[in-house]
Amino acid sequence: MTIRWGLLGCGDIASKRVADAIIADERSELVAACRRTEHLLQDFADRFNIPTRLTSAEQLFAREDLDAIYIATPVFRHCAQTIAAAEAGKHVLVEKPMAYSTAECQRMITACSTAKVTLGVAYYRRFYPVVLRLAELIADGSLGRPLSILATTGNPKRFPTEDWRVVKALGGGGPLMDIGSHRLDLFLQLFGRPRHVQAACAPSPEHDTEDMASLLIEFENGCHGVLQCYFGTLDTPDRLEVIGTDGRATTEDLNAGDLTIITADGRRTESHPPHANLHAPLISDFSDAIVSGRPPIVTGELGMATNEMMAIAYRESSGNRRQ
Ligand SMILES: NC(=O)C1=CN([C@@H]2O[C@H](COP(=O)(O)OP(=O)(O)OC[C@H]3O[C@@H](n4cnc5c(N)ncnc54)[C@H](OP(=O)(O)O)[C@@H]3O)[C@@H](O)[C@H]2O)C=CC1
Ligand SMILES: O=C1CO[C@H](CO)[C@@H](O)[C@@H]1O
Repeated sequence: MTIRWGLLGCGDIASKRVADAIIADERSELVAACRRTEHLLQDFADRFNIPTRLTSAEQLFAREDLDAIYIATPVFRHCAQTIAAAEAGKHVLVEKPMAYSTAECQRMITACSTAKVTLGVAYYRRFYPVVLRLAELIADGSLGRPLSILATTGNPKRFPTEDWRVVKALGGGGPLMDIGSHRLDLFLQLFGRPRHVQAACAPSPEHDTEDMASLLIEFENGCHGVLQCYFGTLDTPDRLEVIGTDGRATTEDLNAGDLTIITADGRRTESHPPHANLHAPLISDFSDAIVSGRPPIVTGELGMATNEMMAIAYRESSGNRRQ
């Protein structure tokens, strides 16, 4: 069976990675592209040789020659578009963060379950070999009893005021929603469900979102997670570290995949680079999930769990200030 995809949103991530990943996937075919701006749609579709070109999402959902829709639009569009695609009988792989709010996530899950279609969320870092190696080190006891997971990340870009990523009504928040969400998804993957979330989010002087967020999470397994994320910093490491009673494992650059492991046996460095197209394993997993009738690795429920942590963080940080 071949999964016939329609791509909704043909902006930055669609052109950098998603279209190529769908085209390269052995079970997939990229049949249709959709965005509202006609000349940019034609440029995109020419570049990737996509036969069907539409400027209306409704027309895309109505196509009978499509099995799945990849939603790569700004966050505030994810919920309504996922629900409409599901109601039209299409499987949905939606970009991260899953939606604007946890209530929206729940509506998306319900719509997909009612329509009996598969819902996945594009947290592609779950598939990184370095993250899977961290999971293995935790599971096989190499680090002793796991205690904490620490992540620091940032996007150096200073986004212009009109960019949807720094407009709360469009992106839902700043660096926490945009890049912190990826790391929170890894926290869920490695340490499981959270029990308690505390946070401080620093309001940006230029935008109506935060430009720095710090979260302290206690997990149900008793471990701690610490996340710091930033927009507009010159040199923020993309660091992920797991500390246990008998060792620690650290990657100083998550996208590069070098992992330093320190245990009683000494210190060693391993190399676990990601796939050349970071979205490729995600597309492959989702296509396989549809074909074999199993859930994808990153389900709607997991996407919602990340949104829940972010919602608590925003609530906490506005409620815990001294006046
Ligand atoms: N950029 C990246 O590196 C990554 C982005 N993502 C995620 O992918 C999603 C899309 O991000 P990105 O590709 O960067 O976004 P862009 O702003 O580059 O592209 C957005 C796309 O959505 C369409 N669109 C539809 N409605 C709107 C609207 N109301 N406002 C603006 N655009 C609209 C745009 O086309 P048109 O206006 O013509 O309809 C455009 O094709 C987000 O969820 C993001 O978090 C994920 C991983 C990486
Ligand atoms: O992984 C990513 C890289 O940076 C982008 C812009 O901040 C994010 O949206 C994206 O999720």
